[in-house]
Amino acid sequence: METIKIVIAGPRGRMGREAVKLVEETEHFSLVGVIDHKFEGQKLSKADDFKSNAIIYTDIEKCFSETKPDVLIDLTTPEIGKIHTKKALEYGVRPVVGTTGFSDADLKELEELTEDRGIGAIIAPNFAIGAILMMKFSQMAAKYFSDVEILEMHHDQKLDAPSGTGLKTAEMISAVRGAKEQGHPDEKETLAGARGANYQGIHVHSIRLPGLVAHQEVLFGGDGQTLSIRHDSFNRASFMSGVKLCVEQIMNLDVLVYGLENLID
Ligand SMILES: NC(=O)C1=CN([C@@H]2O[C@H](COP(=O)(O)OP(=O)(O)OC[C@H]3O[C@@H](n4cnc5c(N)ncnc54)[C@H](OP(=O)(O)O)[C@@H]3O)[C@@H](O)[C@H]2O)C=CC1
Ligand SMILES: O=C(O)C1=N[C@H](C(=O)O)C[C@H](O)C1
Repeated sequence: METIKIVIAGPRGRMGREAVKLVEETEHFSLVGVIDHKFEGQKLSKADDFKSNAIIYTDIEKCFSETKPDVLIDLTTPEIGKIHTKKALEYGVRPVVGTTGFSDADLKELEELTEDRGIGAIIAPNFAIGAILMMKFSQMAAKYFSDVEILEMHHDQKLDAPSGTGLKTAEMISAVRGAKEQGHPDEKETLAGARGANYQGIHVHSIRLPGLVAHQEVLFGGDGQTLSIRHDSFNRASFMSGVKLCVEQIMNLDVLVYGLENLID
Protein backbone atom coordinates (compact mmCIF):
# COMPACT_ATOMS: atom_id res chain seq x y z
CA MET A 1 0.00 0.00 0.00
CA GLU A 2 1.29 3.47 -0.86
CA THR A 3 2.38 5.61 2.11
CA ILE A 4 -0.13 8.29 3.13
CA LYS A 5 1.48 11.53 4.34
CA ILE A 6 -0.41 12.91 7.33
CA VAL A 7 -0.51 16.13 9.37
CA ILE A 8 -2.31 16.10 12.73
CA ALA A 9 -3.79 19.28 14.24
CA GLY A 10 -4.14 19.18 18.02
CA PRO A 11 -1.45 16.52 18.71
CA ARG A 12 -1.21 17.21 22.46
CA GLY A 13 -4.96 16.79 23.06
CA ARG A 14 -6.75 13.71 24.40
CA MET A 15 -7.62 12.53 20.87
CA GLY A 16 -4.57 14.00 19.16
CA ARG A 17 -2.23 11.89 21.32
CA GLU A 18 -3.99 8.68 20.28
CA ALA A 19 -3.95 9.77 16.65
CA VAL A 20 -0.18 10.41 16.78
CA LYS A 21 0.26 6.91 18.20
CA LEU A 22 -1.95 5.41 15.47
CA VAL A 23 0.03 7.11 12.70
CA GLU A 24 3.36 6.13 14.29
CA GLU A 25 2.24 2.50 14.54
CA THR A 26 0.72 2.16 11.06
CA GLU A 27 3.23 1.06 8.45
CA HIS A 28 1.69 2.86 5.48
CA PHE A 29 1.07 6.13 7.40
CA SER A 30 3.74 8.81 7.80
CA LEU A 31 3.46 11.78 10.19
CA VAL A 32 5.05 14.62 8.21
CA GLY A 33 4.11 17.47 10.57
CA VAL A 34 1.75 18.60 13.32
CA ILE A 35 -0.18 21.82 13.90
CA ASP A 36 -0.38 23.36 17.35
CA HIS A 37 -0.74 26.87 18.71
CA LYS A 38 2.55 26.71 20.58
CA PHE A 39 6.06 25.15 20.32
CA GLU A 40 6.64 26.53 16.77
CA GLY A 41 9.50 24.77 15.00
CA GLN A 42 10.18 22.26 17.77
CA LYS A 43 10.25 18.52 17.25
CA LEU A 44 7.17 16.81 18.65
CA SER A 45 9.43 14.48 20.68
CA LYS A 46 10.98 17.50 22.39
CA ALA A 47 7.70 19.28 23.16
CA ASP A 48 6.05 16.33 24.89
CA ASP A 49 6.25 12.63 25.56
CA PHE A 50 6.19 11.47 21.90
CA LYS A 51 8.43 9.28 19.80
CA SER A 52 7.85 11.21 16.58
CA ASN A 53 10.34 13.80 15.35
CA ALA A 54 7.68 15.53 13.25
CA ILE A 55 8.01 19.33 13.29
CA ILE A 56 5.41 21.47 15.07
CA TYR A 57 3.93 24.29 12.99
CA THR A 58 1.77 27.10 14.35
CA ASP A 59 1.09 28.34 10.80
CA ILE A 60 -1.05 25.88 8.84
CA GLU A 61 -0.14 27.36 5.44
CA LYS A 62 3.59 27.04 6.17
CA CYS A 63 2.96 23.48 7.35
CA PHE A 64 1.15 22.50 4.14
CA SER A 65 3.69 24.24 1.87
CA GLU A 66 6.67 22.60 3.55
CA THR A 67 5.32 19.10 4.30
CA LYS A 68 2.95 18.56 1.33
CA PRO A 69 0.63 16.15 3.15
CA ASP A 70 -2.10 14.01 1.59
CA VAL A 71 -4.37 14.16 4.65
CA LEU A 72 -5.06 16.47 7.59
CA ILE A 73 -6.51 14.88 10.74
CA ASP A 74 -8.14 17.64 12.78
CA LEU A 75 -8.82 17.11 16.48
CA THR A 76 -8.97 20.63 17.89
CA THR A 77 -11.90 22.93 18.72
CA PRO A 78 -15.00 23.89 16.71
CA GLU A 79 -13.68 27.34 15.70
CA ILE A 80 -10.15 26.20 14.86
CA GLY A 81 -11.34 22.97 13.22
CA LYS A 82 -13.43 24.89 10.74
CA ILE A 83 -10.56 27.22 9.79
CA HIS A 84 -8.22 24.23 9.39
CA THR A 85 -10.70 22.30 7.24
CA LYS A 86 -11.18 25.24 4.88
CA LYS A 87 -7.42 25.79 4.59
CA ALA A 88 -6.85 22.08 3.90
CA LEU A 89 -9.37 22.09 1.06
CA GLU A 90 -7.82 25.26 -0.37
CA TYR A 91 -4.39 23.57 -0.36
CA GLY A 92 -5.66 20.29 -1.86
CA VAL A 93 -5.13 18.41 1.43
CA ARG A 94 -7.91 15.93 2.27
CA PRO A 95 -9.38 16.66 5.71
CA VAL A 96 -10.46 13.94 8.15
CA VAL A 97 -12.26 15.94 10.81
CA GLY A 98 -13.12 14.48 14.19
CA THR A 99 -13.64 17.89 15.74
CA THR A 100 -17.30 18.44 16.63
CA GLY A 101 -19.47 21.52 17.09
CA PHE A 102 -19.92 22.53 13.42
CA SER A 103 -23.21 24.23 12.52
CA ASP A 104 -25.41 23.35 9.53
CA ALA A 105 -24.12 26.49 7.81
CA ASP A 106 -20.50 25.35 8.42
CA LEU A 107 -21.23 21.95 6.92
CA LYS A 108 -22.89 23.50 3.87
CA GLU A 109 -19.97 25.84 3.30
CA LEU A 110 -17.48 22.98 3.59
CA GLU A 111 -19.55 20.81 1.25
CA GLU A 112 -19.51 23.57 -1.38
CA LEU A 113 -15.77 24.05 -0.97
CA THR A 114 -15.23 20.30 -1.35
CA GLU A 115 -17.27 20.34 -4.59
CA ASP A 116 -15.27 23.33 -5.90
CA ARG A 117 -11.97 21.62 -5.15
CA GLY A 118 -13.02 18.14 -6.28
CA ILE A 119 -11.27 16.38 -3.41
CA GLY A 120 -12.70 14.30 -0.58
CA ALA A 121 -13.41 15.39 2.98
CA ILE A 122 -14.74 13.43 5.94
CA ILE A 123 -16.46 14.99 8.92
CA ALA A 124 -17.02 12.21 11.45
CA PRO A 125 -18.86 13.16 14.66
CA ASN A 126 -17.90 9.76 16.05
CA PHE A 127 -15.12 7.39 14.89
CA ALA A 128 -16.10 4.45 17.14
CA ILE A 129 -17.73 1.57 15.27
CA GLY A 130 -19.99 0.81 18.24
CA ALA A 131 -21.28 4.38 18.24
CA ILE A 132 -22.01 4.17 14.51
CA LEU A 133 -24.01 0.98 15.09
CA MET A 134 -25.83 2.63 18.02
CA MET A 135 -26.89 5.44 15.67
CA LYS A 136 -27.90 3.04 12.89
CA PHE A 137 -29.87 0.81 15.27
CA SER A 138 -31.58 3.93 16.65
CA GLN A 139 -32.57 4.97 13.16
CA MET A 140 -34.01 1.48 12.56
CA ALA A 141 -35.91 1.55 15.87
CA ALA A 142 -37.37 5.00 15.15
CA LYS A 143 -39.49 3.49 12.37
CA TYR A 144 -41.37 1.56 15.05
CA PHE A 145 -41.02 3.89 18.07
CA SER A 146 -41.61 7.54 17.22
CA ASP A 147 -41.16 8.76 20.83
CA VAL A 148 -37.49 9.05 21.68
CA GLU A 149 -35.11 11.03 23.86
CA ILE A 150 -31.31 11.13 23.65
CA LEU A 151 -29.03 11.20 26.69
CA GLU A 152 -25.43 11.97 25.79
CA MET A 153 -22.89 11.79 28.60
CA HIS A 154 -19.33 13.10 28.41
CA HIS A 155 -16.32 14.16 30.47
CA ASP A 156 -16.59 17.66 31.92
CA GLN A 157 -13.85 19.19 29.71
CA LYS A 158 -16.00 18.92 26.59
CA LEU A 159 -16.59 22.30 24.89
CA ASP A 160 -19.64 21.62 22.71
CA ALA A 161 -23.17 20.63 23.70
CA PRO A 162 -24.98 18.73 22.49
CA SER A 163 -22.23 16.37 21.36
CA GLY A 164 -21.68 15.86 17.64
CA THR A 165 -22.90 12.29 18.11
CA GLY A 166 -26.07 13.38 19.92
CA LEU A 167 -26.89 15.83 17.17
CA LYS A 168 -26.11 13.36 14.38
CA THR A 169 -28.30 10.73 16.07
CA ALA A 170 -31.19 13.21 16.25
CA GLU A 171 -30.70 14.05 12.56
CA MET A 172 -30.67 10.36 11.56
CA ILE A 173 -33.80 9.61 13.60
CA SER A 174 -35.56 12.69 12.29
CA ALA A 175 -34.80 11.61 8.70
CA VAL A 176 -37.05 8.56 9.15
CA ARG A 177 -39.71 9.74 11.60
CA GLY A 178 -40.06 13.46 10.66
CA ALA A 179 -40.82 16.23 13.14
CA LYS A 180 -43.01 15.31 16.10
CA GLU A 181 -43.53 17.09 19.43
CA GLN A 182 -43.50 14.61 22.29
CA GLY A 183 -44.87 14.77 25.80
CA HIS A 184 -47.91 16.68 27.01
CA PRO A 185 -48.89 19.58 24.70
CA ASP A 186 -49.30 21.84 27.77
CA GLU A 187 -45.95 20.84 29.30
CA LYS A 188 -44.12 23.79 30.92
CA GLU A 189 -40.56 23.97 32.20
CA THR A 190 -40.52 25.39 35.73
CA LEU A 191 -36.72 25.31 35.57
CA ALA A 192 -35.35 26.49 32.18
CA GLY A 193 -33.69 23.70 30.22
CA ALA A 194 -35.32 20.87 32.18
CA ARG A 195 -36.45 19.17 28.97
CA GLY A 196 -33.06 19.55 27.28
CA ALA A 197 -32.41 20.76 23.71
CA ASN A 198 -35.05 20.12 21.07
CA TYR A 199 -34.20 18.93 17.54
CA GLN A 200 -37.38 18.47 15.49
CA GLY A 201 -39.18 17.42 18.68
CA ILE A 202 -36.40 15.04 19.80
CA HIS A 203 -35.14 16.09 23.24
CA VAL A 204 -31.36 15.84 23.69
CA HIS A 205 -29.97 15.88 27.24
CA SER A 206 -26.27 16.65 27.74
CA ILE A 207 -24.63 15.32 30.90
CA ARG A 208 -21.08 16.41 31.80
CA LEU A 209 -19.22 14.72 34.66
CA PRO A 210 -15.63 13.89 35.60
CA GLY A 211 -15.08 10.15 35.28
CA LEU A 212 -17.06 9.88 32.04
CA VAL A 213 -15.41 9.53 28.61
CA ALA A 214 -18.10 9.34 25.86
CA HIS A 215 -21.43 7.59 26.32
CA GLN A 216 -24.89 7.80 24.79
CA GLU A 217 -28.23 6.20 25.44
CA VAL A 218 -31.12 6.50 23.01
CA LEU A 219 -34.32 5.81 24.89
CA PHE A 220 -37.50 4.89 23.01
CA GLY A 221 -40.94 4.65 24.60
CA GLY A 222 -44.04 2.83 23.34
CA ASP A 223 -47.23 1.40 24.75
CA GLY A 224 -46.16 -0.44 27.93
CA GLN A 225 -42.54 -0.77 26.82
CA THR A 226 -39.24 1.05 26.44
CA LEU A 227 -36.18 0.26 24.37
CA SER A 228 -32.68 1.51 25.28
CA ILE A 229 -29.82 1.53 22.79
CA ARG A 230 -26.56 2.44 24.48
CA HIS A 231 -22.92 2.84 23.55
CA ASP A 232 -19.94 3.52 25.82
CA SER A 233 -16.42 4.57 24.89
CA PHE A 234 -14.21 3.96 27.91
CA ASN A 235 -11.04 5.26 26.26
CA ARG A 236 -9.93 7.23 23.19
CA ALA A 237 -8.29 4.18 21.61
CA SER A 238 -11.89 3.13 20.82
CA PHE A 239 -11.98 5.84 18.13
CA MET A 240 -8.75 4.93 16.34
CA SER A 241 -9.86 2.11 14.01
CA GLY A 242 -12.39 4.61 12.63
CA VAL A 243 -9.71 7.25 12.15
CA LYS A 244 -7.58 4.69 10.27
CA LEU A 245 -10.50 3.71 8.05
CA CYS A 246 -11.23 7.36 7.23
CA VAL A 247 -7.61 8.15 6.31
CA GLU A 248 -7.54 5.14 3.99
CA GLN A 249 -10.96 5.79 2.42
CA ILE A 250 -10.52 9.51 1.90
CA MET A 251 -7.84 8.87 -0.70
CA ASN A 252 -10.61 7.54 -2.98
CA LEU A 253 -13.26 10.19 -2.28
CA ASP A 254 -14.11 13.38 -4.15
CA VAL A 255 -17.10 14.55 -2.06
CA LEU A 256 -17.77 15.53 1.55
CA VAL A 257 -18.88 12.60 3.70
CA TYR A 258 -20.61 13.58 6.95
CA GLY A 259 -20.66 10.56 9.25
CA LEU A 260 -18.81 7.26 9.22
CA GLU A 261 -22.07 5.37 8.73
CA ASN A 262 -21.82 6.44 5.08
CA LEU A 263 -18.53 4.57 4.66
CA ILE A 264 -19.52 1.19 6.14
CA ASP A 265 -22.20 -1.27 4.97
N1 LIG B 1 -15.09 12.19 16.17
C1 LIG B 1 -14.80 11.51 17.27
O1 LIG B 1 -14.91 10.29 17.34
C2 LIG B 1 -14.31 12.26 18.46
C3 LIG B 1 -14.27 13.62 18.40
N2 LIG B 1 -13.82 14.33 19.45
C4 LIG B 1 -13.74 15.77 19.23
O2 LIG B 1 -12.38 16.07 18.96
C5 LIG B 1 -12.07 17.39 19.43
C6 LIG B 1 -10.87 17.30 20.36
O3 LIG B 1 -11.25 16.58 21.52
P1 LIG B 1 -10.20 16.31 22.70
O4 LIG B 1 -8.97 15.69 22.16
O5 LIG B 1 -10.95 15.66 23.77
O6 LIG B 1 -9.89 17.84 23.13
P2 LIG B 1 -8.57 18.41 23.79
O7 LIG B 1 -8.94 19.74 24.38
O8 LIG B 1 -7.93 17.40 24.66
O9 LIG B 1 -7.61 18.66 22.53
C7 LIG B 1 -7.67 19.75 21.68
C8 LIG B 1 -6.25 20.15 21.35
O10 LIG B 1 -6.29 21.18 20.37
C9 LIG B 1 -5.28 22.12 20.74
N3 LIG B 1 -5.49 23.40 20.07
C10 LIG B 1 -6.19 24.48 20.49
N4 LIG B 1 -6.08 25.47 19.59
C11 LIG B 1 -5.31 24.98 18.57
C12 LIG B 1 -4.83 25.53 17.36
N5 LIG B 1 -5.09 26.80 16.99
N6 LIG B 1 -4.06 24.75 16.57
C13 LIG B 1 -3.76 23.49 16.92
N7 LIG B 1 -4.17 22.93 18.08
C14 LIG B 1 -4.94 23.67 18.88
C15 LIG B 1 -5.39 22.20 22.25
O11 LIG B 1 -4.25 22.80 22.84
P3 LIG B 1 -4.39 23.54 24.29
O12 LIG B 1 -4.88 22.48 25.23
O13 LIG B 1 -3.03 24.02 24.58
O14 LIG B 1 -5.40 24.63 24.09
C16 LIG B 1 -5.49 20.71 22.57
O15 LIG B 1 -4.22 20.13 22.64
C17 LIG B 1 -13.36 17.89 20.10
O16 LIG B 1 -14.07 18.67 19.17
C18 LIG B 1 -14.13 16.62 20.42
O17 LIG B 1 -15.51 16.83 20.46
C19 LIG B 1 -13.40 13.73 20.59
C20 LIG B 1 -13.44 12.37 20.72
C21 LIG B 1 -13.91 11.52 19.65
O1 LIG C 1 -15.51 15.35 23.07
C1 LIG C 1 -15.55 14.09 23.13
O2 LIG C 1 -14.98 13.47 24.01
C2 LIG C 1 -16.30 13.38 22.08
N1 LIG C 1 -16.78 14.05 21.09
C3 LIG C 1 -17.52 13.52 20.00
C4 LIG C 1 -18.92 14.07 20.02
O3 LIG C 1 -19.10 15.27 20.30
O4 LIG C 1 -19.86 13.32 19.73
C5 LIG C 1 -17.44 12.02 19.90
C6 LIG C 1 -17.42 11.31 21.21
O5 LIG C 1 -18.71 11.35 21.74
C7 LIG C 1 -16.40 11.91 22.16
